[in-house]
Amino acid sequence: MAESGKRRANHVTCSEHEILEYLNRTEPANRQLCEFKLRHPKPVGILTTSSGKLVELRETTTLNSDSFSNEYFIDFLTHNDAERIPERVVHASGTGAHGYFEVTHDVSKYTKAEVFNGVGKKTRIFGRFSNAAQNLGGSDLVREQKGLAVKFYTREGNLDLLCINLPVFFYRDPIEFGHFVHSSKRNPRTQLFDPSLRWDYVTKRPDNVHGQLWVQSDFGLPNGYRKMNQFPIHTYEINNKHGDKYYVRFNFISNQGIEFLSDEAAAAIGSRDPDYFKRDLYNAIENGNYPSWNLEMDLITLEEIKKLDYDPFDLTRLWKKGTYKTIPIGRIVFNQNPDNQFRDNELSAFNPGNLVPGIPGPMDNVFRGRRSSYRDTQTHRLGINHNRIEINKPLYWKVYNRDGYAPVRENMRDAPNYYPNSFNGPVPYVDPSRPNSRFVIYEPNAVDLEPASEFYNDFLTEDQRQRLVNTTVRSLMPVPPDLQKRVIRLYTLTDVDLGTRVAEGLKKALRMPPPPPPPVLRLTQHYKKDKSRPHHH
Ligand code: HEM
Repeated sequence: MAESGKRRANHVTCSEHEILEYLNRTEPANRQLCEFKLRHPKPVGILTTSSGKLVELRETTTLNSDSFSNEYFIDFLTHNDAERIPERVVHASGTGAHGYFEVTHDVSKYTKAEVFNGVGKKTRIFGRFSNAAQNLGGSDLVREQKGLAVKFYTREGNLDLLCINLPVFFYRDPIEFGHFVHSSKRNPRTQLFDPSLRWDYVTKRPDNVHGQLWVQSDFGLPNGYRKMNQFPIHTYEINNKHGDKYYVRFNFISNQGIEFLSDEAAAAIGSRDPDYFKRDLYNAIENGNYPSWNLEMDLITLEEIKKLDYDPFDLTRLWKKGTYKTIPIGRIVFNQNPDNQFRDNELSAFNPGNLVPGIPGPMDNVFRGRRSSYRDTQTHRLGINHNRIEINKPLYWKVYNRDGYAPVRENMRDAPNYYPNSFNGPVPYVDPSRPNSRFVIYEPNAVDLEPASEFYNDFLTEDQRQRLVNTTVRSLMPVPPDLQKRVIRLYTLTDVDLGTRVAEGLKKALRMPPPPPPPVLRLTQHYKKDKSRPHHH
């Protein structure tokens, strides 16, 4: 009697009406499991172990049985132990989406890259949106640069454009990367985000000031991944089929408009939904409200670039107005959520060195550092065969690389494994239009604070300037006084108004009484003592 009562309790069902009402009312992210069930009215199959042995019902519990003879138990337990792989050293927290790129304007005059040529041509893409300093699972509602990495699966190989939502970068020397990252992430003792690290680093490496101002401004906290522009920043060399060279900065311009969150709004959203950015993107795509960005390039010719009065390869500065023209190329559209985020998002490997003919790419030192860093970290994170993983697979490849940890795919079967050979292994092609020389860039070591001052004075509105001062003051509050003084001195050198306002704001904020502690609920009864009902004979 009790048995069948329990069984009935487990099989509570809703009326079709109740389910439909729920599906209509709730957002796509909440409907996911119901929708799976609607697509699969019956279980998707008989359960197996990882080696394919069918699992019998009594193997789904170990109680009163020889658990170590239960292959299903051992298989599941040990696989679970090994589920995690290293998270990305930066941009660990993110989400992926599939889509396409469509050419809208003919740019064959400037680049022969086939992916950008032929109006109307579509190329499959995979994009990954991310937060720069958060660990995997970190909150989206945090002031820091946001990334978008786009992989174009072109007929000439994968083209990866890795972007952040700021048009300038923090430094020009790749040796800064690890130090910059350490200073932006958690303090190794307290495990907390610690603004002292960051401000100390900025004052020791003032090339970071311009990027830091962008982060502390409205741009450091967009209202979700759809509402921001994205920039690969570096100056790329491109060339056409005659070998003529041009210099470009690519821009992805959001068709959803640009919106920001104040610190207060972000705190309110973050307290109920730390995954707000991921949820917003997922729901938009499921609702058929496909987010898109126009891809354009700011372009300078070879003749023009030699005459500029500023360094166009410097990542820490914008190109000056009037020195370039902007040329539209096409648009990216994200129209499909991955059905498995680990497989597509976590295993994706973007490398700015993945370029195609017609886009030989940037020559600056940061880019050269990046060419080795991404490959190296992905070998650590995913293994030497990361380009054989499904999401990273180019449309075509023929290599002399062999072996290594799986996946190896067909491992080039029995083809010759050395080059050159006389037995018809893969051979290189000849490109007569490829330019045979490139600029060698001389990169000065001096720090130029002028672009930062221009950003503060000419780019930002008065409201935006005030909010930048406020977020800076907020982040300087917990920092030691000598460091606060160093920041104020550096900011005053950048711009007197900026330095003065931060100093005054900080003085005022430090005089304010600390906020009252939040109300808590106190326990009134003992919970160690056994509170269960007394046993009656
Ligand atoms: C010295 C300079 C830099 C170095 C050494 C560097 C290194 C790295 C590394 C090691 C990763 C993790 C990659 C992975 O685990 O797959 C990464 C991710 C990323 N980087 Fe950089 N980075 C640099 C500069 C930049 C710049 C200038 C940008 C943007 C313009 C950028 C954008 C990104 C993005 C968007 C990701 C996330 C990629 C993804 O979603 O998988 N990085 N970077």
